[in-house]
Amino acid sequence: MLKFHVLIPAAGSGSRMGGTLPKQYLPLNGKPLIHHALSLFASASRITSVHVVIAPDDALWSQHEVDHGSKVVVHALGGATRAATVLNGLEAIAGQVAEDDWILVHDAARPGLSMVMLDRLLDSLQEDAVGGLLAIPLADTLKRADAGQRVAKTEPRDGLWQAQTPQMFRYALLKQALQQAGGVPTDEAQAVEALGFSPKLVPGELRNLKITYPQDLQLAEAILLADARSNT
Ligand SMILES: Nc1ccn([C@@H]2O[C@H](COP(=O)(O)OP(=O)(O)OP(=O)(O)O)[C@@H](O)[C@H]2O)c(=O)n1
Ligand SMILES: C[C@](O)(CO)[C@H](O)COP(=O)(O)O
Repeated sequence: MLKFHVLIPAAGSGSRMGGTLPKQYLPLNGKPLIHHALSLFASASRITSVHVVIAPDDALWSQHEVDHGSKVVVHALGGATRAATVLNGLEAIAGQVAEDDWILVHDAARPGLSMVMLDRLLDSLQEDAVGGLLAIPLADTLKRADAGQRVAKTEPRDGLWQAQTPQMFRYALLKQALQQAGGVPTDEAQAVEALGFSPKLVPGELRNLKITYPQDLQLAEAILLADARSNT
């Protein structure tokens, strides 16, 4: 039977966010950032298990823990890069998942994923030979800067998309891709592309933004509040 598992890399330090608290634990509309995506996956009936990979020296998870049920498992095996964290997580679940089970890798720092987007991703890819990712077509005109932060060139934006997560690949392919990845791929698709495959782009939404800088947190707060109001 087709099974879907989620792996959430959550071992980053949030250096671009600043401050002392790693961003996955920053409060967002009454709960730590990471718990927004976790709640969604824990409540999604199509998801079999959810694996959170935190840093080996993370002393904050237990202070912020929320019971999401037995589907959620925590591994204190984070690595020096996002790719290393994901690979460590995959190796930790070897034997617990089938080689052709689907793995959805989702950033702890993307709290705006919705059930609609998750279902769209699963429906679009569950029969796919390769897998793929949520992404949005580039909406703005693209400028390349010179060293003095002046425009060197306007780049054509045709065919350009911004990668989001979840990124969804079969367990064996994803593990092989990350084991063989040269350099440090910043997403799973890049590692799979290096093996010669073409992951499918599935339309995401702006609300699935990644919290990278402080202003992103304000935007996410506004989006989630508007959501909560429209649901009351
Ligand atoms: N060594 C790392 C680095 C990042 N991540 C995770 O990868 C996701 C996306 O990465 P990013 O936004 O770059 O997070 P940080 O590395 O925390 O941020 P920064 O690059 O600003 O330090 C986050 O869920 C982050 O926790 C991880 O698990 N292990
Ligand atoms: C995986 C990702 O979220 C896709 O946009 C992104 O590449 C990770 O961000 P990072 O800042 O490069 O870690």
